[in-house]
Amino acid sequence: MSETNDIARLRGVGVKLGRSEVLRGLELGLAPGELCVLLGRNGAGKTTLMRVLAGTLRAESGSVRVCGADPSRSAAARAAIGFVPSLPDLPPWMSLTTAARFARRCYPTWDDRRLWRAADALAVPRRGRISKLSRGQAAGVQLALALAARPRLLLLDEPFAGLDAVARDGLLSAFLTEVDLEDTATLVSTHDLDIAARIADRALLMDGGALREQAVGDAQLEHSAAALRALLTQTTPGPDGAAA
Ligand SMILES: Nc1ncnc2c1ncn2[C@@H]1O[C@H](COP(=O)(O)OP(=O)(O)OP(=O)(O)O)[C@@H](O)[C@H]1O
Repeated sequence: MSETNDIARLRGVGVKLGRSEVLRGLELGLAPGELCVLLGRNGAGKTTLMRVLAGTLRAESGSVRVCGADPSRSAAARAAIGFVPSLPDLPPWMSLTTAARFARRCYPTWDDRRLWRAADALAVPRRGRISKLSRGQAAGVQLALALAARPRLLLLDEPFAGLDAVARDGLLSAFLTEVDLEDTATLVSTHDLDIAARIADRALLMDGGALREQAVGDAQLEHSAAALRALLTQTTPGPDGAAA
């Protein structure tokens, strides 16, 4: 895939938070139709990278482009992005149905059938207020909304964390049936290497604020997961010294 077709492209991106250089000289391209998993030890910078791509954090150096524009400055670029943060951030009084009413107006590519399919797969209540839902259910609401928006760039920060086995299977099946869109690039951060090996076209490994790539390919899943685990153990913890 040529660089010019990339939905998202980072060039030489650097971010400093407090005194820590959290991202340095980051180079990344995300192409239509690919699903990349983002791996790395605690504190490696995965959430920071997601926020830079989502446009909620501005890089200090380098360039960030999503659909050709800087998402921290361009509303059009942000409308092409579906970002599900690791902690749900919808207003607590909303339900899936009321949130969908707002989201439908923001995304020209909105698809109601995908919304209800994803909600069913994730066993998300349609009417319960976010404040009355469990953390896993609230995460499911945000994910169903992001899938229904059919964004060009889908960013999911630890979507499998805190899910029970049924919700996890629902999410996996939603991934396998709904996420693999030809015109969407998807980036998923996770600490679950078995799931990473199962869903990924490509694995990105964060180490010391930089990225390394690892092909996942068609190798047997347990071999891929073992290879990813071996790679991860060779990486350094985040700049604050957090252990994996
Ligand atoms: N607001 C902040 N001020 C200073 N340092 C910060 C701030 N937010 C994050 N950091 C530091 O930036 C580094 C990267 O954090 P980030 O949340 O991106 O890591 P992560 O890879 O997502 O970690 P985890 O796997 O634990 O979620 C960490 O060392 C963290 O302490």
